[in-house]
Amino acid sequence: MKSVLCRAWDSSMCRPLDHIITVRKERKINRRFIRALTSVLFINSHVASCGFLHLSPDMDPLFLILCCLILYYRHLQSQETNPKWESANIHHFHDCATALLADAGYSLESKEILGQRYFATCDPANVRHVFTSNFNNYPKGHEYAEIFDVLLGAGIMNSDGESWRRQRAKAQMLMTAPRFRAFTAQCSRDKVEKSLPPFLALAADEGRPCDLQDVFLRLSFDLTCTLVFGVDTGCLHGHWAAGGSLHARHGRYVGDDFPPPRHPHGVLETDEKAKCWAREEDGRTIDSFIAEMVARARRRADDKSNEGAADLFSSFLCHDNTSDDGESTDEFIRDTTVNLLFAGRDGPATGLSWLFYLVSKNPRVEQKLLEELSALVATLRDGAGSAVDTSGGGSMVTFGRSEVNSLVYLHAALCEPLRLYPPVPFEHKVAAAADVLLSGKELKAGAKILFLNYSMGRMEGVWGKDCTEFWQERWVTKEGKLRHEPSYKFFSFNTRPRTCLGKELAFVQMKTAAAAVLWNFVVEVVPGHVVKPKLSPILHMKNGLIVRVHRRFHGPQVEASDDSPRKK
Ligand code: HEM
Repeated sequence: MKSVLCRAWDSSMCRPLDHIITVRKERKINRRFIRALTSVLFINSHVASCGFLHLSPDMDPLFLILCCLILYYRHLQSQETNPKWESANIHHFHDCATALLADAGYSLESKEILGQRYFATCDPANVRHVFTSNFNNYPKGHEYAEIFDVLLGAGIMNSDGESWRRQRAKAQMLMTAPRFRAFTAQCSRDKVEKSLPPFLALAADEGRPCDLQDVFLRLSFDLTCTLVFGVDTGCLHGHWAAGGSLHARHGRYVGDDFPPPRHPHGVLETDEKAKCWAREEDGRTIDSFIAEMVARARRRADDKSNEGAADLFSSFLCHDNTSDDGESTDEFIRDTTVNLLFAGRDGPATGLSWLFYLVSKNPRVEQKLLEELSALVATLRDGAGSAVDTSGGGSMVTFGRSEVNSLVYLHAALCEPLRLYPPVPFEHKVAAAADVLLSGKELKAGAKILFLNYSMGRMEGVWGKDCTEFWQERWVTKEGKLRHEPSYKFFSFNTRPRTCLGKELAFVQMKTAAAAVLWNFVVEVVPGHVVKPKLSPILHMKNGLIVRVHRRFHGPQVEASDDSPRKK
């Protein structure tokens, strides 16, 4: 089940964009001639080739006709030579859009992106206006809701207005409770300690490459399921029986197929791998998984001995599990929990994957992070902390929340991949009523706006001349403290009032995992492996992150302090 579930989850997340692209292609064929002619009205030479077009008002009619003919001829030519022009270029979408936006001063009227006309912008002033100052005028819109309905239903990520407000208030209350915060810190530490170093140690000892992105996705999925349902799904195991074969237990090793999927709780007892890989099965795979998790959590809630459970679903049941119309429905609960799983799994795993890719290309950064960890480990050696040894054929060190909270450079280093490769690379809004943006752009009611977060992280005017460099120092003040950047500029977690509810949790989780990997392993991207972003609602790596890991040796082993709760 583990592999099937992860695959189903990934596949479902790609579906919305696949759907849009398909519709886009169909429309293109039907309207080939009309569009070839009308597009000339929007000619602007330096942007035309990539789909962002400007209106040029003073054209001579004869010139216009000539342009029509040339364009139509070239259009037909391109159809013949490369009928899949759009689907081929769509994978360069982010970089192409970034270059065009930089050229155009942060905002562009687009001809069509993924089948829709948009006002595309990466201007922080526009973000601030739309997402904060005039928030009520800019819902996500019903088209967005329809596209993502497949997976997210009517959950918090896919709702607007009163429905969103109510869900947000409830989720915020549960997620900011001190008991839940303590629970997340404990779970992050436990899960990382039990799963991550043992898994990577075995990969190192067997000398086999592994897909680090997949490892982080599994880790994050297990952790999020624990936080949401109180159940560790075990997608990334930490228990290695002697002689256990790595690839027999875990999928996604280079050259290996997924192992026969098995569900640890008997929910999806199936070896029907091929069947589940078909897309129509994915939704059902996820639905039956959620149904089982909900049923288990309900049984536990009925069990009085489980009153202290701190996971979100147990807390949710203790409060109020009613939908907007006051009814408690399975569908509403399904949507709520899927949204939390979606929000919780992909962000941290994506952030971690890009961090290790960027660190592998920047030895200077790695050195700096190791120095910071080394100083921390030295304080633990003096008995001031609680980092401890983990098992698995050699002593390793993992770090808890209080330790990782002191790691300023690690926090700063994590902000860099979140800026350069934001897990949510674009946001979408619709103007409910006509409005004027701070950049001066007049919007009609119904206008669609695309906020290109990926591009914003790469604008010189926003982040300086070194905007495309990994420069974690930009996040650190002269006093060695973390520098605050306004969220309409560092937009990776969205901004008020719809800012990410899991930001703090995500940093604890990412820092706990990153510190454990950095301190205990040398990570080397396999030479020749091509890393590039995937065009999907989440900025995964298209080909994964195939790495070799080696145990890192630091000289004398660190002793755990006497009061350490983990000393073995
Ligand atoms: C690096 C990690 C993360 C990043 C970059 C991130 C980013 C975001 C972004 C951009 C949004 C706005 C999405 C939209 O409205 O279109 C969002 C919303 C949200 N995130 Fe996160 N997130 C991360 C981790 C988490 C985690 C671990 C959780 C916890 C389960 C979480 C919970 C939520 C929730 C509940 C929302 C909905 C907020 C609302 O619509 O009012 N996030 N996140």
